[in-house]
Amino acid sequence: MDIGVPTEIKNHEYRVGMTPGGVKELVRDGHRVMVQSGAGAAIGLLDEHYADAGAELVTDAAELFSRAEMIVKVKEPQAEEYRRLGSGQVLFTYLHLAPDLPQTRGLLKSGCTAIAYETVTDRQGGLPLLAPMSEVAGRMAVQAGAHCLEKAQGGRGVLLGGVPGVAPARVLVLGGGVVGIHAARMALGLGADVTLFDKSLPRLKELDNLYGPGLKTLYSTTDAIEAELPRADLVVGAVLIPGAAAPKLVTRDMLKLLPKGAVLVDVAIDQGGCFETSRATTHRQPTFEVDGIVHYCVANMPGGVARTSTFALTNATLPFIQALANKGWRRALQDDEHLARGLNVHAGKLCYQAVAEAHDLPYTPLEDVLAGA
Ligand SMILES: NC(=O)C1=CN([C@@H]2O[C@H](COP(=O)(O)OP(=O)(O)OC[C@H]3O[C@@H](n4cnc5c(N)ncnc54)[C@H](O)[C@@H]3O)[C@@H](O)[C@H]2O)C=CC1
Ligand SMILES: CC(=O)C(=O)O
Ligand SMILES: [Mg+2]
Repeated sequence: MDIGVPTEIKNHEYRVGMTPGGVKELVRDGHRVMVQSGAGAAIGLLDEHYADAGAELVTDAAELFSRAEMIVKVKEPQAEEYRRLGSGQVLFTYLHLAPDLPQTRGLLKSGCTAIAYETVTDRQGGLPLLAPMSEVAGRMAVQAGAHCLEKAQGGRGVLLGGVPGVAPARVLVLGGGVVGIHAARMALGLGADVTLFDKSLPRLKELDNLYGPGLKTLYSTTDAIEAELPRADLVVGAVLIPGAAAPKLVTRDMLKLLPKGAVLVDVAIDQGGCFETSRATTHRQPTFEVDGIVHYCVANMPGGVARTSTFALTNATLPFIQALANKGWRRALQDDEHLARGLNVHAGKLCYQAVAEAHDLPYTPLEDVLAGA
């Protein structure tokens, strides 16, 4: 198969969809891998590393898109990218379609087969291609939040861990999945006072067993969140209903419960955000303020630590890329129900129910698509 790895074009996005090591594996399997020149230059993955691994370097994105049977990326395609996709082509990347009608329409119109990293599942009920980036984003959320709490950033001037004789900051983590627990671990490590909310009692029990009394856990209801907001310095939004738009757990009205200069880090922003006042921001301008509350809503947080993230992501994606390349997308999905859950769009049809519901568009069951000739 001819596989294309373009340079990411989203603002301050320096990750690459494949490392030279990944290229080598695919070339060894008999595939041709085209990498756009300079795709990894910003993180020390140079053209010569890709060439040594057996890649063909292609200068022009338009040429790479037109020649590749499968495009492997990191971020959701931007408008100029989905306009380049065509019928019969496979796209394997993060999509986050539920909050993004223009991209959804663009992919439907293209006729391509779009498989989303974030909806591929595993046997344990996890999301193995979201997890590595969620680990990164969860850890970064606390770094970012600590920075935003500084006065010069608009924060209330609180040090997360406090000092002897001064109480630490209070951190609320909404959602105790991968992002949530990595955020909680970082915040606990820095000495903050951490309370984590989840709707899943088994998950709260598991975290309580793992972390003991150091981590306070609360069942997530509006009442419970409202009761904690008045004493919160930093709130990390880390909820997910897979494939669906994030539930709004903190409304604009609830902002007045927070102390002025408190910080909201909405990691769930790529699914629309779990604070009503969130809107996606970029690494160039990561924050904005609403009613005296600092909001950090960067939709591609792992792009900020692109080198770590590229290796973490491609460690997880490579076996799936190999399956798609070696078997073709339909066989690969027929053979692996977990990879099949990644299918969001095929030949103008939406095959992921939560996305169809989010946009009130017709839904075609996955089984119907996979059964096709
Ligand atoms: N902004 C960024 O750069 C990045 C964003 N993300 C996003 O972070 C979000 C979280 O991802 P993961 O932790 O991997 O998901 P996950 O599935 O591991 O965890 C989500 C947790 O939210 C809980 N939850 C659902 N509804 C809830 C509610 N109403 N109240 C409290 N908890 C609730 C679930 O029970 C689950 O434990 C996703 O939207 C993901 O796309 C992930 C990586 C990077
Ligand atoms: C998960 C995601 O959207 C990211 O890593 O950018
Ligand atoms: Mg997860």
